[in-house]
Amino acid sequence: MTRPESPVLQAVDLQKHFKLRGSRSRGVVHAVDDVDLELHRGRVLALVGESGSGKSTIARLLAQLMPATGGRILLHGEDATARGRTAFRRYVGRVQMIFQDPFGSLNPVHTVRYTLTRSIRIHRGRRRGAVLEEALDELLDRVQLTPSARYIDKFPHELSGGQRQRVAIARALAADPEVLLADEPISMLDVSIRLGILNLLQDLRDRLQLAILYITHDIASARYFADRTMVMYAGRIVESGDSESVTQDPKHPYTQLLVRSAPDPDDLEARAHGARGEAPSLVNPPSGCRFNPRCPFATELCRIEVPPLIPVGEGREAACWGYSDRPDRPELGSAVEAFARKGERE
Ligand SMILES: Nc1ncnc2c1ncn2[C@@H]1O[C@H](COP(=O)(O)OP(=O)(O)OP(=O)(O)O)[C@@H](O)[C@H]1O
Repeated sequence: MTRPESPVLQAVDLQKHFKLRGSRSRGVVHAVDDVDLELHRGRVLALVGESGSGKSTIARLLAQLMPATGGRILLHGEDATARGRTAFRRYVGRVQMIFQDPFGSLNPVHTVRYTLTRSIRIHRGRRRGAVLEEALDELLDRVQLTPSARYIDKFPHELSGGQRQRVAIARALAADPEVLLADEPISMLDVSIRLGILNLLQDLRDRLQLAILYITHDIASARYFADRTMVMYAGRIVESGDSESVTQDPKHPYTQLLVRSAPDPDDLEARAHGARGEAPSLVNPPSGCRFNPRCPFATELCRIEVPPLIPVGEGREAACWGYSDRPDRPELGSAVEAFARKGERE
């Protein structure tokens, strides 16, 4: 067996608690708790979950746009916490982020040439003349905006949403990064052009061997695009595994609800909110498994103790007591499996 390559970027026990503003109490929002994840060269990891589950917070922590409350971020196995501007700039050269709204993330008063030149100069040093033109040409070519002359002097408002997102990706590539953190990169785009952007990211994964974190509401797109998928619920990872297995044979009751409530490929919001009931408060999250108030199988143990991630197949884990072999476990696993099979038949 070949040894799996060591991760490029890794989060260990990551935690983010936001202090509640204006409250005199010591209330905090438990946005992210105990998250471990690994990003590998030439691989896409999808992070899936409904709105407010903490996905963007993880991306922002990994981009070091804000400090974590706990845990560590490792780049090639070494602590990557950037202390000071120089270290942060070096880190950003390795780890780049793409945002949901390409219109908001591109400055409307600057042309594509200005935006890309700035990024090239920040990350690669001063370039001018023919060398700069060649670099600009190459970046636009990588994101399939060709011929480059057609796009280089345009302002963001003169481009379509998809073209703007391609420029945002080109700006990230100007740093020659190893990691791309893509926070819902297609959710604001017209349905007809979403696939084109995912195909482009796939091409960059393969050609440049980028490690990509793909954040999405849309579990179906995770199956199409990501090698592995992690499902997040209320600040915790509840399931992970290869994308095909997680989406076709979900183990955690939350993933099962997410998959079953995704009938309409165009309606991402309906999918995101499809699971029955309300997402819990993250100020006072439910004790035990955070999904227990919505879970049809919850037992006393689920209400008391947080389930660990339990192996549920090759390279797969689910944080559900139903799969534990504790002597006091509720006989949940088989019920959960039966529920998944019932879902398939419906
Ligand atoms: N700066 C902040 N201050 C206080 N609470 C915050 C802050 N940023 C995020 N939160 C809270 O943390 C939780 C997780 O938010 P986050 O944006 O990471 O979720 P998400 O899964 O990315 O949702 P969406 O898909 O809607 O972006 C939410 O309850 C949110 O209200």
